[in-house]
Amino acid sequence: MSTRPVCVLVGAPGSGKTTVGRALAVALGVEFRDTDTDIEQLAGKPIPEIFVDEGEEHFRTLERAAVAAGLASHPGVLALGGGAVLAEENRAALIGHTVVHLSVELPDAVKRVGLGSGRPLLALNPRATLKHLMEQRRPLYAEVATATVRTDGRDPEEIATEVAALLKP
Ligand SMILES: Nc1ncnc2c1ncn2[C@@H]1O[C@H](COP(=O)(O)OP(=O)(O)O)[C@@H](O)[C@H]1O
Ligand SMILES: O=C(O)C1=C[C@@H](OP(=O)(O)O)[C@@H](O)[C@H](O)C1
Ligand SMILES: [Mg+2]
Repeated sequence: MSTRPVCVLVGAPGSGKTTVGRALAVALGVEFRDTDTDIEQLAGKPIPEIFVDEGEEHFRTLERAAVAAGLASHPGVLALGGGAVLAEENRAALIGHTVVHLSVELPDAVKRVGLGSGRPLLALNPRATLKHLMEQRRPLYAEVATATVRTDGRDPEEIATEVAALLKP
């Protein structure tokens, strides 16, 4: 059995990687894994606490390790954190994988993340921060993606069904 993920999900915070990823894994009958959860388990604390106690750089170090481990050993659906594409090392590691970019425009992303909800980068001024993050990262998501699925105004089940159809040989 292959140890490569059947699908890796990338996209901005609020694009639905975690939510759609879970539904996609159920639809495909495979396990779901999220690098954010792996990082929290390894650190023994929630992501906002990692940012407060050790800082973003430390979080990114843990994230690079979680991405490498997931890509090497998880045979199901793997959701990455929204900022994982910032690291050149992660973008290089994604080459050759099936990577679906869940795209989202600012209005839907803002509605979905609300006041940050556990995302320390968005704790202050979520709308302006998301706008900046999305502009900075859009080319990086496009660079790593083998397919893009739009999520605006659509429910997670419908999106998962479209992603599952894309994965059929
Ligand atoms: N397509 C969607 N339509 C409406 N709400 C969504 C959709 N996808 C996700 N959500 C909601 O938006 C929030 C963020 O979703 P999440 O899956 O955590 O995104 P990500 O992992 O990409 O940051 C959650 O509250 C989730 O229920
Ligand atoms: O955009 C980012 O830099 C981050 C996104 C989060 O994941 P989601 O994209 O799943 O919200 C999480 O990894 C962390 O808060 C940093
Ligand atoms: Mg997530």
